[in-house]
Amino acid sequence: MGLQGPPTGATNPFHQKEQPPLREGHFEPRYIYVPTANGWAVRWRRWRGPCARAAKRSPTPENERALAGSAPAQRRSTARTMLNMKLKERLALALSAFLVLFTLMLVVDLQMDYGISGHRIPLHGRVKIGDDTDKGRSAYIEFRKRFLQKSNGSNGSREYEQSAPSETSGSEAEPRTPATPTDHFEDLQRILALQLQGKADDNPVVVPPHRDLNVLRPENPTIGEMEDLEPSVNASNLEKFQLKIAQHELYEDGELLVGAVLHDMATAPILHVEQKEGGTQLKLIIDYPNGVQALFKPMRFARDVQTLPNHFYFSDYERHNAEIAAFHLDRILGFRRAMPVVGRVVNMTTEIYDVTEGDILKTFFVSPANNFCFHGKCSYYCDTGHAICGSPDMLEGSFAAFLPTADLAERKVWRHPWRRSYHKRRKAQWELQSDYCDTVRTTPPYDSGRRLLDLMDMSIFDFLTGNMDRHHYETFKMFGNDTFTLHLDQGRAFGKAFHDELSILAPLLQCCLVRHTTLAVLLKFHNGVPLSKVLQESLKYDPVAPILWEPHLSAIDRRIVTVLDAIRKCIEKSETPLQNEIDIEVCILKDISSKVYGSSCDILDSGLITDYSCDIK
Ligand SMILES: Nc1ncnc2c1ncn2[C@@H]1O[C@H](COP(=O)(O)OP(=O)(O)OP(=O)(O)O)[C@@H](O)[C@H]1O
Ligand SMILES: [Mn+2]
Repeated sequence: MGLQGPPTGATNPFHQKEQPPLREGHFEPRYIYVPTANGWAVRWRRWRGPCARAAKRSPTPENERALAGSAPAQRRSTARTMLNMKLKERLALALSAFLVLFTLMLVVDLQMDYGISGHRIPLHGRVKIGDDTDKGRSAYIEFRKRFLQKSNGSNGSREYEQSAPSETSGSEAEPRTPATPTDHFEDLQRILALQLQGKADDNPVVVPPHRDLNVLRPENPTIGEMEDLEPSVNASNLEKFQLKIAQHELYEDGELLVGAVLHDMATAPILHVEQKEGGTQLKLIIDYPNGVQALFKPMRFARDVQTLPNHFYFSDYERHNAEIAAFHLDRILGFRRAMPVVGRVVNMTTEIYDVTEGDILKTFFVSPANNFCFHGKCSYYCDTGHAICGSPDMLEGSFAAFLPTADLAERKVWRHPWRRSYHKRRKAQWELQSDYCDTVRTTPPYDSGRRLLDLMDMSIFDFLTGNMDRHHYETFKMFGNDTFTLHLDQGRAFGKAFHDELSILAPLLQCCLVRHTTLAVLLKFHNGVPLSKVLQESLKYDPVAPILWEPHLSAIDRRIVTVLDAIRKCIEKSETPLQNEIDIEVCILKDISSKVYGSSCDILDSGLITDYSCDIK
């Protein structure tokens, strides 16, 4: 079959692909268009040039004659000898050909094992970085080893690329762990162990507990203590919770009020609903009895619908399940900087329409599919084309416990130093300035206290969830600058399960700084029960479970490795100061990307961290 084009006018996704001219006798993979029942399909075929084809043909009188003119006489006699050979001789010849091929295959296989350098690489266990002069080389071998293992091993997530958007995952499915041997990051563990013994205090990357205000907490007053307020006898669980919010965390580890607040929001009767002003997408303020309030974000689509490829992070829809999952993750990681969030299914008629008033009422309608819908008023997606619809009038959403009102605890809103430009062409300063962190480090409140470390935590947290929407962050004013940063607004997290957005790690990569405690938590999950498992277990108890599509869960385990790699690279770079002109974060990014993602990660070589993205191939 020859190389054919599709019939004129046929719709073919590949029709624009230009095919280079063929060179005679050259073996090249080519597309060929194959007519099928449904039209034209594309298949990969190896194209054989005319010489190859001719060589394969068995001799016929015609081509014998043709050969006579061009091929040497010796070739003709060889062919005749072959034909005249006895069966035994032919068998012997075939056996020796097989042996030669087998040996060749063995050699190729060994080369894969040894890597291109010829050094033997153990397939299990971590490769030790050699002496300083060999550092780059050994590191390269290690990346290559990882790459080979990645491509040989199975990437658990891959098959989901094909899954239909409407298909929901069974979250009961076990999150897959990579089939490759695990790097336990013993080097990082060693640093942690030394720091616990009071050594390695001066590590420029890992901040030991005794220099971390989040651990030291010389003072940790609560809002109640600051305001001299005690919860009244009939105070709601939320009020009690709010009064217990402290300078260094929203709630204590194991705080029982968290469960109580979640339960109230999931079950208490909804008395009143109104649209929350501000923000880009529709949110409702829910009033329950006893002054309890929650921030409602509606479900827009199934768990496995991912960010549209042409959507920028700032025009992506919010996901109610991302808010739920992020709260659990924040708690599991020990940050405790996100307000409790729970899922609930509401009756749109009795629990929203009947208990609301004002302009929002005018946006309710019945869709052609007979579902009850509304769109509210906001700056994105608040129109008939992007309405929120029930099924037919039952609607799922996330309910976030309300923060204390400004009367009780005013909040300060800060522009995030690593905020994105929120413009489709413009770049932010941190994307253009390679020593951006030096500027941040010397600017209050990032020059002292816990703030910069909190941003490092936030960067890790956001990278794990894939949240690119961190434009501002908030703190409680009464605690001054030495207080935790709230993890508010995770609505745009968990949008891309097969894409790891390294730029979210820019704060960590540019500053090369991390809390000892945060590193310890990451290592604990990486080397112990995987974070995805613990998260899945925790999410099971939500009323609208399953909360996360399985590929998002496996993405978290995969991304932990990337963060640990980043920290390792930071430490390596700090031990070997680079020549002045090299951009540290670009080096780190390149190393990490080649290590974790193989060659599928594109990073521009411009010397600035502008364009980089990693897709799981
Ligand atoms: N749990 C909460 N309780 C009270 N107020 C909240 C809560 N969560 C968020 N807010 C406030 O509501 C504002 C908007 O919330 P959020 O950022 O989640 O919405 P958004 O539509 O995603 O906003 P944006 O489009 O600006 O990202 C926040 O800046 C915050 O001040
Ligand atoms: Mn948002």
